[in-house]
Amino acid sequence: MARGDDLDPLSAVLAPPPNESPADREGRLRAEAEAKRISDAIDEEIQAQVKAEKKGPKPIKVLLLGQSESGKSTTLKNFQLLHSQKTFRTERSSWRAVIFLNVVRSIRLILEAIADVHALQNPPPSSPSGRSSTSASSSPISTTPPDSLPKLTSEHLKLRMRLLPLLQVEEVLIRKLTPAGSGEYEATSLGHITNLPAGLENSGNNSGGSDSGISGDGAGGGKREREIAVNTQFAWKNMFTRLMTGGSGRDSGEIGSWEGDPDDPGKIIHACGEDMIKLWGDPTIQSVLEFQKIRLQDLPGFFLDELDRITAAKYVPTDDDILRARLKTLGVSEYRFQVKDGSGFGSSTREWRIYDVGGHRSLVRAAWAPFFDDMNAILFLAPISCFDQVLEEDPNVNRLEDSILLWKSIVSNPLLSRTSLVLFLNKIDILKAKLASGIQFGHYIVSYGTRPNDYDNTSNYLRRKFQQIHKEHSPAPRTFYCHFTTVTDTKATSMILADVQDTIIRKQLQETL
Ligand SMILES: Nc1nc2c(ncn2[C@@H]2O[C@H](COP(=O)(O)OP(=O)(O)OP(=O)(O)O)[C@@H](O)[C@H]2O)c(=O)[nH]1
Ligand SMILES: [Mg+2]
Repeated sequence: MARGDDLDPLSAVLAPPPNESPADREGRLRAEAEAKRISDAIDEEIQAQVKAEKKGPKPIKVLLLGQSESGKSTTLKNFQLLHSQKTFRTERSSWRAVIFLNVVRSIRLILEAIADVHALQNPPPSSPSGRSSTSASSSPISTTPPDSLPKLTSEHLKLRMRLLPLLQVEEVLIRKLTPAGSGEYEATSLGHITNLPAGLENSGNNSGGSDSGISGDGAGGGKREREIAVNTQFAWKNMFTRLMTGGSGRDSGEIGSWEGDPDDPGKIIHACGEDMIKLWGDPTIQSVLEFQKIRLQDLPGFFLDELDRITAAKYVPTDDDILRARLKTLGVSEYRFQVKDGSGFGSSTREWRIYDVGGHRSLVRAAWAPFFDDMNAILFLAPISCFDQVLEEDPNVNRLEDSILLWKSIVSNPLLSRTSLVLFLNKIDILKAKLASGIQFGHYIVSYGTRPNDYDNTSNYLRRKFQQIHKEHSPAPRTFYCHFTTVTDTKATSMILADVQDTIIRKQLQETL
């Protein structure tokens, strides 16, 4: 066998020359070492490439845009439900706290309305006109004849007293969400809580004359209301989990961990359950709200029709509850999902990064722009049910008009000329309900004229409006992707999101070919 080595042509070539001098040998070894260094570097590069390929292709980036309350965070929750169910479910107990906050807020508004009406029923002696000194002179209360005042009894006032502890629950929850001095949150905002039909409101504002052809009815004039907003950088979910686990910090996310916790706000909610149900079901209280032009059922985070279930001792939010819970976003957050490449693109997974931003006007333009550069797609939400509402942040601006102008600014932005734009005309469930209740679309959307006040006509009218802007203002021709959505409906939304994912992947593939 030893002879075979001698016969190996490779060994013969690589063998040092028989009469090699020490200097030649040194030179040869140096050259061999250099060749090895180069070879190792090449190997390393190849290894790095293999590793990168294993990691998969570049992530798909999607930015959620739209005005405040358009449904961006709710759309994100749908993504979580589809692709990150475990996280979604472990956060259930944190959403329980937000739902309590939403319930208590609605109850507080009722208690305040009772106090206002009670003050009108019992005017101070110095106010013979029957107007309360506590009610603002511009309030609709002062302009309504006193004999139309609902008649509150001592039972109503007792009920109100019994429910006052709920205000402490609200304070505790708010403190947890927005710890004083952290500077990472904005606890309050002012906003209107009523939608008065045009003509009834006392402001009479009308921005009108915009190129969107939509009038800015000054609907509103009701109470101004603070809304909790949470900075996405602040770990509010951990705060609630800590609250739930009695300060142990154990991030179990299990509802069971609330049990036996003296700080559990669910205890007071449960104890006040019957009284809350009584309050909301009372016809006089309903007329108090009507008198004050307060429609709680139109506010995001409305749960009073389900108090039975929500005030139960062991209440666990359903997926639907979580989707309907309202917590305003401040700042920008990134969420990562591993998404299967379906629809004939193989069975590999791809990382998707979804960016949720706060849509409040003061935050919008400045915070969104840095993200424009690198996005595969923008999912733009326009809540088309808001045709009769004004902006919380500027009561002179009709919400639908604001959405249209925002759409126009995104469509025409040259930085986004190669970005896919997907439009969700959202909250169609509320649009249908409003039209069915007789609210006249054409009354607010002047350019709609006297066309039929039904869902098909109004929704298609708006679709065409958005499409026209897309066509006229895009820097270069691009496809118009549009869906009518109710993003609180998880089943319908999951199908739409699958379609959107498919569209984005196809577009991305086309570009890389
Ligand atoms: N009925 C109904 N409610 C919806 C729909 N979409 C969103 N909502 C509710 O509207 C409220 C506002 O939705 P969000 O997703 O918080 O809105 P946002 O765009 O993230 O708002 P900001 O964080 O303020 O920018 C929530 O209570 C949602 O449950 C819808 O299609 N139908
Ligand atoms: Mg949000």
